[in-house]
Amino acid sequence: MRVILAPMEGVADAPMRALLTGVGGYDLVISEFIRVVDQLLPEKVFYRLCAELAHGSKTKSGTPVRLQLLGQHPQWMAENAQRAIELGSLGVDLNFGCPAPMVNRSNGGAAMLKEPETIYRVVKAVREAVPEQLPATAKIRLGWDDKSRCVEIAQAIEAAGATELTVHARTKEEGYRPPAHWEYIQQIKQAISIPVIANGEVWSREDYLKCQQVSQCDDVMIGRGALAVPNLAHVIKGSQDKMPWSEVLLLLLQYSDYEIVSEKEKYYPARIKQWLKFIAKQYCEADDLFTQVRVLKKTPEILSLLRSLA
Ligand SMILES: Cc1cc2nc3c(=O)[nH]c(=O)nc-3n(C[C@H](O)[C@H](O)[C@H](O)COP(=O)(O)O)c2cc1C
Repeated sequence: MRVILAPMEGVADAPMRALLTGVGGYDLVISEFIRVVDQLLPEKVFYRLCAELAHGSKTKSGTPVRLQLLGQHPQWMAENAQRAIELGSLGVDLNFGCPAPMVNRSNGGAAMLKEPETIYRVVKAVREAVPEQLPATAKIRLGWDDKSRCVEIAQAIEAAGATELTVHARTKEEGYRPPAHWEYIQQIKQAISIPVIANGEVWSREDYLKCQQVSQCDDVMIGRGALAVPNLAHVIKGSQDKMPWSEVLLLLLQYSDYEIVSEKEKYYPARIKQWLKFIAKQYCEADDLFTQVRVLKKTPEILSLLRSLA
């Protein structure tokens, strides 16, 4: 089995990816998406959203990172995929599930689920641009507002030559509302022969085992659960119990090492508040801490509070 850290724009950025893969258990990470519209993007955009490119496309602890692109124009997607590879990305992942209205209005992300033919053309163009030995992969939701074409979409992606497919088991309209419909992943898995990775609502080992049974997939991608329980990859693999709160506190402190003062002065205070909201889903102590931290604006104030608790 593989546990893959999900792409999460604005949340799982390079510092968070470094921290979580440092805790361990991950086999692969997908970067936040890079939006491709109608140009070959400058190299600095690639490095900004996937800083690991400068380090062999691996996090500090050595976990491989695959860069994700989002866009609907085959030619521009292919050119940007080629640039990603030239900069050292270990393959390219394609996002066909983003629900952001801005992206959907210009027919990108989840809007493409209405047009399996366009998905086919994008995957094919990118597959041809990425050297054969490197993966060209895709990530989908089950559809825009109904699930009736999910198998057709998956078959189009396979026919276009994708190496593997991750399925977030909900439609765009279902957003992030539980439950995830893992049974549709099984239908997809039966209909195609490339590896399928299950995604959606896995917060514990019990969830994973249920998802595995229903979807028939061993490989899983975890997103919000990975933020809520920092060692969830190990928990899912059965090698560790859920991390105690005292260790979570130490990680919150350690995260300050990644403060990027020059470019993002408020990086740590903003991110720690955001992260605490996810952690609060699994640790009630995080709720109390958030109440105390939310009024603090400066990194040293937050750190001294955390040190007093740790
Ligand atoms: C804040 C946030 C940002 C996300 N950004 C991306 C993204 O950049 N690319 C993508 O393919 N999916 C993105 N997703 C979707 C996740 O990768 C994942 O499919 C979804 O959260 C379901 O998995 P989970 O239930 O384990 O969280 C995002 C999700 C969240 C919550």
